[in-house]
This record gives sequence, structure tokens and C-alpha cells, in this order.
Amino acid sequence: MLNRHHQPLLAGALAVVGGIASQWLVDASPRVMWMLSWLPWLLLPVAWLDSRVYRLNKNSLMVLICLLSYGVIQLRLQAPLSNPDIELQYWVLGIVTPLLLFLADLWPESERFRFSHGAALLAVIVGGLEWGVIVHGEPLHLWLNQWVTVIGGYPQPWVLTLWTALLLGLSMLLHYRRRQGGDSLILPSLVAVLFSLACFDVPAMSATIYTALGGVCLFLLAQHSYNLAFCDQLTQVRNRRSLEASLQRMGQRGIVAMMDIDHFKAFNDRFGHDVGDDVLRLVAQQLETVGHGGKVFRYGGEEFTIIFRSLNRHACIEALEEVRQSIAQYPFMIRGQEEGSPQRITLSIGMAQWRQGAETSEQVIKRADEALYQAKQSGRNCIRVDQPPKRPQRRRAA
Ligand SMILES: Nc1nc2c(ncn2[C@@H]2O[C@H](COP(=O)(O)OP(=O)(O)OP(=O)(O)O)[C@@H](O)[C@H]2O)c(=O)[nH]1
Repeated sequence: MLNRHHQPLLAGALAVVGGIASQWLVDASPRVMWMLSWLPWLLLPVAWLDSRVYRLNKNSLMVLICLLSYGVIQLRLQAPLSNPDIELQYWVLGIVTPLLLFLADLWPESERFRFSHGAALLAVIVGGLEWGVIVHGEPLHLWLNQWVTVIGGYPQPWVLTLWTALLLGLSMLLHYRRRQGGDSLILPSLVAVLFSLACFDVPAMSATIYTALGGVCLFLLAQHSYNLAFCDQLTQVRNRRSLEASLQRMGQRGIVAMMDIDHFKAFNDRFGHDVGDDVLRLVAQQLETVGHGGKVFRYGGEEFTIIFRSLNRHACIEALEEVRQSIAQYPFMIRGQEEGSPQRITLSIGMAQWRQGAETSEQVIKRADEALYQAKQSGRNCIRVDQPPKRPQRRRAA
């Protein structure tokens, strides 16, 4: 499941690859370098296509920016930077690429990325670079030099590295401030750009780092498709399909608890569906704190399931009781009514233990559901436990 530490970890892994590559590539054979130079042409378009299929607009935009940037490096900017035009293009690329990536990250995910946006992007990158060539040295170089002599002339990679690192730091801050994070590519993309600029004179460095970035993009996309298949999109806990897979893996042993939010229909009717959704998210979040190794799933609607591998009934009941109380005591403030008194949400819980060898997962869920029904009948906001499995009777010694 995606979590917010995934992206920084992948960005860190990419930085390690960049660090190792900067040493290793110095002695790499021309054949290896030739192969590496082709890999981003293969991986990045696949990542772009996949992002489009999954409607990950931000990601597709970022992959496109990286692909364009790699194209410019490959087709126009081979090291060493031999004349002022190339130096200028390197500078424009170094300023524009991280800035575009940063802006793409601020792009609202709901906003569809259209071909007109792609064309505008292409115009900014290529136009910016061509502008350097058309104006050809004289006035632009003179003007720019006035400003950049202070920092030692403009082909200085460290200035661009610092600029990219600054945007990387800002993006990291924004990443951790978001409520949900993990599926955007901003941090790995900026790390790739940073290495391609900072180690520009290392042969095949951009090819290597953009190949690694392509791998990271595809890995994140694979994770995203796993998330779509096995994770509930509203509450971000595991979904019913994941529950079925987990029950099969448990091998007909363990404890299953079914739970249902009390009077949820009335809550929805009174405060609206959106507030109802907030309640579902909050309940899921609280349930995730359950102890004793419990795994939380959304069974459907306002019903959740927790499964324990443990056979210790008392420990499981204690863990469930703790979570039930924490939800009942949680002061839930309604959106837009922060001044009013908090609402209380309660759960009814039914628990059943697997009768070893004799039951299917549907049967044990059914018994947990029956116990849940008893909890509802007993006034709600409580736990009811199905009868424990009978111990096999010992034979008396003759
Ligand atoms: N907001 C929101 N509501 C949902 C969702 N899924 C199911 N519901 C609502 O959950 C409510 C379930 O109501 P009931 O099954 O009648 O149960 P209840 O009102 O909780 O009553 P008891 O279970 O008897 O305490 C219905 O109003 C559904 O519309 C969802 O994803 N979001």
C-alpha cells in the first residue's frame, strides 16, 4: 500500500544510484553507454502511457517533462559544453526543467492534462532553448554575464544544482504537508534532474539516471495498480478482495471480527453524504490502531472487518474493546460546524473464532456477522462473541 515515506525512499535510492553511477560510469565501455542511452527512450514513454491509462495527470506531466529534458540533453547538449550557445541552452534547461516539475506538482490532480498543455510545455522548453541559439551569443550572453559573473559565470553546474536542490527541499515540505501522499513522482524526478545537471560532464550520466527514473516510475505505477486492486479508495484501508486473499492465507485458523457503525443512515441523512464519508475515513484511521496484530479491511458500506492470526481470544477482545472505546470517545467535529458540540460515533462488533478444519471463510464471517447482529440487538456500542470452538473430549483411560 502506498504511504508517504515511499516517495522520499525511492528518491533516496535514486540518489544512491546516481552517486554510484558517477564513479562507475567513468570506466564503463562504450557499448554499455550506448545501451544506457537508449533505455530512457523505452522506459519513460511506457511510464507516460501507463500514467495516462491510470489517469495520473500529474505523473504523466512530470514524465513528459523528464522525457523532453532527456531528449534535449541527448540531441543538443553533449558534454563538454563547447561554445556559449550550448552553455546557454544548458542553463535554460537547468532552470526550466526543475521549475516545470515543481509547478506540475502543484497542478491539481483533477485537472485533465490535455494535448494543448503538452504543446505549450514543448513550446516553453524548445522555444527557450532555441531562443538562446537565435539570439546567438551577443546581447543575451552579455546581459546574462553581467548577472552571473557574481557567481563565477553561467556554466557553473553548482548554481543549477543549488536551484534544483532548493525546489527539491520545497517539494519535500509540500509532500509531507499533504493529507494523502505517495503517488506523485516529484521527488524522484527532481533527484534525476539534479544528478543530470550536477554530473553533466560524467559520460552517460543522464542516460543512467533517467533509466533509473524510468524504473522508479514503473515501480510506482505497479504499486498504484496494486493499490487500486486491494485498497479501498475512500478509507485507504484494505478492501474486500484483499480480505478474501488474507482469509485464504490464514489457513482456517484465527479470529474474525465484523463491525458496523451505529445509526449511520441517520448520521448521513442529518449531515450529508460528504460528512458520512469523513466519518468512514476517521473510523478506518482509528481502527488501524488496533493492537494484537489485527489487520483492518473495509467489508463494504459502513462495515469493517478485523482479522487476527492469534488464537488468544482474550487478547483479541481486549484489542477490540480498546479500539471501540477510542472511537466512542473521539470528539468528531462536523465540517463547517466547528463551533457546535462534537458528535459521537459508536461501533457494534461481533467476533468469531475459526472452528479448525471444519469451516470455510464464508461460514466464519457469517458467525461473526450473527454476533454483530446480537451486539445491535443488545443496544449497540458493544462487542458480542460467538461461542468458542468446543475442545475435543479426552478419552478416559480404561
Ligand atoms: N457517506 C457514505 N454512506 C454510506 C457509504 N456506504 C454506505 N453508506 C450508508 O450507510 C447507511 C447504512 O445504513 P443501515 O444499513 O440502515 O444501518 P444504520 O443506519 O447504520 O443502522 P444500524 O446498523 O442498525 O445501527 C446507508 O444510509 C448507506 O447509504 C459510503 O461509502 N459513504
